[in-house]
Amino acid sequence: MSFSDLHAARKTNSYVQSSVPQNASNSSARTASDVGEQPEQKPGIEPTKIASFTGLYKPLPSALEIRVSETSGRGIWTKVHIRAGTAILSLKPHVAVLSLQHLNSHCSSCFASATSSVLRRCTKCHVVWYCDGTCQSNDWAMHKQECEALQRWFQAAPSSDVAPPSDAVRCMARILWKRKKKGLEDAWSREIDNMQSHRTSMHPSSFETNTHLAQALVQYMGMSSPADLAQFGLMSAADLVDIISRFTTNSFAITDPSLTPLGASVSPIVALINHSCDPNAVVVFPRASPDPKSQEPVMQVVAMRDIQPGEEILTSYIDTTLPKSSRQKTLQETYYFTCKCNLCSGQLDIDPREAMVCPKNCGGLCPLPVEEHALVQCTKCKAAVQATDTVFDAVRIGCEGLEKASALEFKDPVKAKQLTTNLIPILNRAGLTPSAHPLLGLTRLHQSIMISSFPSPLTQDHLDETIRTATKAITGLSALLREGHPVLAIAYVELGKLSAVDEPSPKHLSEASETGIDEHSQPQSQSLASMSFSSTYPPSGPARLKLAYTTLLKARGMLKIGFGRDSEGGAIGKEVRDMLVSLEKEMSVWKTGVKNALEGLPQKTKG
Ligand SMILES: C[S@@+](CC[C@H](N)C(=O)[O-])C[C@H]1O[C@@H](n2cnc3c(N)ncnc32)[C@H](O)[C@@H]1O
Repeated sequence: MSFSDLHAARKTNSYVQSSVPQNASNSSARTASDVGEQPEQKPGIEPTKIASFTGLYKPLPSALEIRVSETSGRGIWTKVHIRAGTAILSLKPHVAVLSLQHLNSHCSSCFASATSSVLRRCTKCHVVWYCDGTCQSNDWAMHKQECEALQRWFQAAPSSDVAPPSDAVRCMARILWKRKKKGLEDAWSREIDNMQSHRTSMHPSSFETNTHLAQALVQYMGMSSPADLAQFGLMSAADLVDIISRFTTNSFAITDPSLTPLGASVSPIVALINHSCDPNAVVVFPRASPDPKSQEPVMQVVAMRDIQPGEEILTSYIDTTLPKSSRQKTLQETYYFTCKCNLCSGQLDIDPREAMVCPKNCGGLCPLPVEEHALVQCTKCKAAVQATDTVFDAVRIGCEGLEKASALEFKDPVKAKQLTTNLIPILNRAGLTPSAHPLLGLTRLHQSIMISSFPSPLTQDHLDETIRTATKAITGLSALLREGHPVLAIAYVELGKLSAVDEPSPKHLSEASETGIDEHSQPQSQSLASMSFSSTYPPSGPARLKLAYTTLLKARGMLKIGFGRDSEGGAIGKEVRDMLVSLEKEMSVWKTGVKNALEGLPQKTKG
């Protein structure tokens, strides 16, 4: 069904009936009466109709239902109360592929990283790698045609250094091969065909990309005539564009447990979930299966807060730390809608993504001045921002620099670090809050560059600066993301791990009495934000261990929400649990050492 058909059908309330393929062989295919039931509507909330798709979406638990609304089409609603940290959905995507840079570092079947096992390469195509024979045979049904296509791709290549096709092309090809094998009437294929396509409303700006994708797909799959397309159920070029549009609108980045993107995946059930910039759920891959080889990669939709019966499950398709204008641009360009969530409809007094501190330092905040709204004042003491041009320039230079530095992060990390090092103080001086764009983006990038450029041997200055940067990133993220958001949880894990790194030249050796472990020396109520601006931060010795411990403890609580309570935060939750145990031991050794020293007893050494 094309988008205009879909739109028209929504208007006539016949969407559910007509979204079941007309030629569906299933004689029990429901009719329009399936949509008849009206859920109870709360005032001010858009009306929805309950929809049923016979034979489709079988893994959808009965506590959830698909409803259709005028503005956002189908979506998933809950009939029951869902607690924060509950895995609402847990399933294997229909298809998943690794992106080019991860093909030789991760298993193409279970997506485990090479660090957990030594990978073996497919001896025919030389492109995909597997943990072992079990993973290879688990993937064989999918890889069989792919292997031939990859070999053909390299044979036809003008030179030997041609890369395999992109993850998008390999993912779509896997969809088409499996769809052909299953048959067009099979539920698997119908779920793919029911995913929303925006073919008829595509922006001219995306024509070129889509044409390239179509050409690469046709070439890779060895299709050279309309008859070749027809064997995959593609009766026209429009059908080909539909596949591409469905992929772009409905695919998910597959990530490792610490949220590093690994590739692309498609799950038609998860793709039923609509977007909000203030979501109540999140899509993660926690890697918590008891039998990873046969079960992973498992995609989970986890509730980030308690969700009430009758609420829609909403995830975010984009980076919600960005300001409204960039969010709206991406949503419009890639997903063809204008978001009207709480954040986008301007219900906030002040958006921490676009905020600066009061010029009089009264503790209040001012909105960042923008061209159309250059006169801004503190929302608390009403002091006006005078140096608007300076702020303007700092933000502009910062945005350009962030774009440049992101592009250089792996190509030229030294240059990228120079940019982040120079730009962060400019934005700080201009008064931006740690959560404001582009300061937060630059801080997070700086942290990532600092970690990947750890010198050997590591220096105290480098480690301390990385810890300060990680702390500022958490301060910024905490103003934007709810407790338990996986991004915030991972930021805490990173800070905890950094604080637990052995100090190259610990300050405490000369200041032992000030830094001994004292339960009251670092009040729990003292925020990381206030500590990070103190000249003695990060602490050294036992106090640093304590920082690592409390940070990882906090991370653990958050991981149990963002990556699921039942799996105790997935693979990273387990890693953090183990780290906490070894830190507890280390801290008790320190405590004994300090106590013995104070009592004049012989000291036991650390470790
Ligand atoms: C992944 S699909 C979500 C399921 C989709 N509603 C359907 O009927 O198949 C993404 C598409 O849903 C629509 N959508 C998602 N969230 C929306 C929102 N908050 N407001 C309006 N439309 C939305 C947009 O058309 C978007 O391209």
